[in-house]
Amino acid sequence: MARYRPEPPAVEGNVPRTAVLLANLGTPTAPTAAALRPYLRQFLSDPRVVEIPRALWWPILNGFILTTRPRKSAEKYASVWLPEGSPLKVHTERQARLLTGYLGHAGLAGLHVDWAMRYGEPSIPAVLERLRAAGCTRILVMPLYPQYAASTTASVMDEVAHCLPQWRNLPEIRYVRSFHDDPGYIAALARSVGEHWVKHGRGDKLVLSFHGIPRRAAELGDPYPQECRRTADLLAAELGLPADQVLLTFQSRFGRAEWLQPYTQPTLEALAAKGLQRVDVMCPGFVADCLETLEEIAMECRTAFIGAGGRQFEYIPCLNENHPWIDALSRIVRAHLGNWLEAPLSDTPERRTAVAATRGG
Ligand SMILES: C=CC1=C(C)c2cc3[nH]c(cc4nc(cc5[nH]c(cc1n2)c(C)c5CCC(=O)O)C(CCC(=O)O)=C4C)c(C)c3C=C
Ligand SMILES: [Fe+2]
Ligand SMILES: [Fe+2]
Repeated sequence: MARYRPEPPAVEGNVPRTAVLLANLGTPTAPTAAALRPYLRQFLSDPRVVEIPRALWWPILNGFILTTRPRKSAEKYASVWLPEGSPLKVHTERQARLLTGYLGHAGLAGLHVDWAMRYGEPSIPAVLERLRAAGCTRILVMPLYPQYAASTTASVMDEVAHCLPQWRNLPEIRYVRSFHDDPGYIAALARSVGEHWVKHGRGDKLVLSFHGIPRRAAELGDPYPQECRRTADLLAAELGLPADQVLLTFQSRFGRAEWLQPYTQPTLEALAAKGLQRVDVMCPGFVADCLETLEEIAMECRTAFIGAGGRQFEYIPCLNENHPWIDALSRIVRAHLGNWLEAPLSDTPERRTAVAATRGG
């Protein structure tokens, strides 16, 4: 048996073909325990996500977590499910479609833009195979996580690397490692907060809640908390907010170990208990609304804040399909494509389309 998959026929003139692959975390196919089980199994078997030795972890995962969590998580997913499916999938798919259009307007109509999920479907191996079959020889991979974390960004990179041993004619690959301080991303966040304030008035404090990671991962050198801090500081500066009006917190703790602090929900409860009437909460670490924002923050944390004596809880949605964000995404992509778009590539299909477009063709 051949070790490598057969290559597609060479593209005319051997010109490179360029693709952009957006990658997000992944989500179950249905809000049911049956759909949650394989999704959680794949997710929680990733050694980037759970760094406990396998011999200790397998019995906990198979004996306890996969027998109890799927049902509980399915109920939560059911509370946020959209007619078209899981919010994370719906927004990621729309973002990819919009990005195709924005890149087209920038003269890059021939670029392949696709999206994949690290866990579940459409999988990274399946989408990379599609790009390979389409003759793509240059691939820009953009994990849709603004802040780098080993458990998310590096895991996408691992999965891409894992696919390559099956290719004979290897593609050039570039990554967007993180965009936590990208001016377009920060401006899009600020715009979203500003528009929310215009419509709903302004809270006494703005809580910026990021997904947590285990404290130990940060101690071992994961730059994630520093990148979250930088995003929060840049956003506060862009909004002209004094430091005492903005709080950075971490949500979605998993397991018994200590995670990054302060935790979101106890912070909100403490603010309410101290007499804070109204709070605005935003999750800048997620570019698409998902279970962790719509259920944990907009539902659970709201209930906790009101239950502790708060009056008004305003959840500011993720960037989703907002124009300033898709514009920033398109700029980040173009900046990373860099010299792949330059003159020596003048004969690429995408270039030919662009040239035809500028000639009114
Ligand atoms: C935004 C960055 C994220 C980091 C960092 C992250 C780390 C991380 N997550 C878990 C465990 C779970 N996360 C779950 C859902 C989930 N996590 C992220 C993002 C980050 N996770 C997203 C976007 C989602 C939502 C997916 C969706 O379908 O909407 C879940 C599954 C849901 C549940 O059962 O609670 C788990 C489990 C760990 C352990 C971890 C870092 C070590
Ligand atoms: Fe997570
Ligand atoms: Fe959660």
